[in-house]
Amino acid sequence: MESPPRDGQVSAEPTGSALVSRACELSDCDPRPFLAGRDAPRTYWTSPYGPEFAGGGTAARVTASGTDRFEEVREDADDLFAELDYNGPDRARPRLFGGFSFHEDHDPSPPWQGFGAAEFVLPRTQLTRANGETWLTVSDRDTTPEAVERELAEVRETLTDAPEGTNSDPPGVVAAEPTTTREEWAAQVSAAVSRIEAGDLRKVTLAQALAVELADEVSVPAALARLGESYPDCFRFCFEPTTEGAFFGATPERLATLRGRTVETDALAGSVGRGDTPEEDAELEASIENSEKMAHEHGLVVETIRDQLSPVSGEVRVADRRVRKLATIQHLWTPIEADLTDSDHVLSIVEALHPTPAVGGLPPAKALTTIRETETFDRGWYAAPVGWFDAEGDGTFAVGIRSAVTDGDSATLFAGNGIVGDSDPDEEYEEVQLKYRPILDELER
Ligand SMILES: C=C(O[C@@H]1C=C(C(=O)O)C=C[C@H]1O)C(=O)O
Repeated sequence: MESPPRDGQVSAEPTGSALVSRACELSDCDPRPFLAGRDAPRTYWTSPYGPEFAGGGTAARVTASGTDRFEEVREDADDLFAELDYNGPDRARPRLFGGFSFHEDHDPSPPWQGFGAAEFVLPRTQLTRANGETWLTVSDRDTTPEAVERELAEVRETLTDAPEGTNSDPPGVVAAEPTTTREEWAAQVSAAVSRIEAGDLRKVTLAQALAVELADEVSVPAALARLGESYPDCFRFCFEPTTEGAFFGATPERLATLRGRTVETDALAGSVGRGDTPEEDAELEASIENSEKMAHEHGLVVETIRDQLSPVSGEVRVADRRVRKLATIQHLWTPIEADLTDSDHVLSIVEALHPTPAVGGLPPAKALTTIRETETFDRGWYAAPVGWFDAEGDGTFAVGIRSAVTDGDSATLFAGNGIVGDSDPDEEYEEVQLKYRPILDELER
């Protein structure tokens, strides 16, 4: 569970509030027909052990760009939540859902049309499923509680008549065009390795994109439901700011959860495939556990996260390194926790941690310049923070990897790998292909 139940309400003002939210319990509601019945912006989020959220429409939108984007979102959200009139249970409280682009100077152009440098939506209707309960929350601005209560009752009625036939199969892939050939990749990796050997860089994560043409229109809610079966331990998300595009994925990597003063994050770096037999799988597992190169690559991520959290927390608890097994890949993984010395907002933690060297590199500024100069596609929101936060500043963000952006008929998939001094271009190429698998498998028939 991301947030333990709390007794208090977020805030309650009698009437005339700028933002009014009301909630009611439902017997149950599948997020697929719920989302099919909503207009963009639409949003979906679930962490491995819940809660699960689906949202449609806009009660409020918070956007920002440039170097102060994290702070600007936080300030605008604080103003918005300061006016909140909500009298429902804590678990159904309204939240802002969204994310950020990887680079701060992001310019939304295809396939990223509609995706700003920071983009959050407080849904007009929010479905929350947690602990066996399902709640519907309706929010609106500059209105009365009576009007919101009426709308809540109306929406609830339509949900009992949820559209049928929303179960859809994978769309099928008719063509796939990589941005980077094997030869180009080898040249890119070799150039990065030379910079690392020259002492200019310590690590950089280079990525590729794969543009796929689909045979049929993809149903993202259906793809996310299938991903839940094959990747139950991952955060699954979809953010669709306009009808022009949806960014979705199933990521194993938590960027930050803030609950009260406790921060949870992950160092996840170092990858190998899964074996076809238990013996082969154990051999592969041993190969990453015993690899000096992977220990170095992973250690840089752990050390950087520790350094980033130390100034704001009393103690940083670094768990033992272990192997995290997913359906198609296994990773070196170190869960990390810290207790903040002062109360803070999850966005401040997100700002401090993004990008971790697992998706950026070290030193950060040089790695980002290398990424910009090397990659021939736009990362957009790939490998960037996606998630939600609430009026208290609590929330969860994941790293938007194992992901794709789609306009329905086509999709662009993204995958990358950390490069260090002894990286071999061919091995790194194979590892990157593994990281397309979660999404590609859901698109292929
Ligand atoms: C960059 C990606 O994955 C990241 C890089 C990893 C690596 O270099 O081994 C492992 C997990 C992620 O932190 C991706 O999936 O696209």
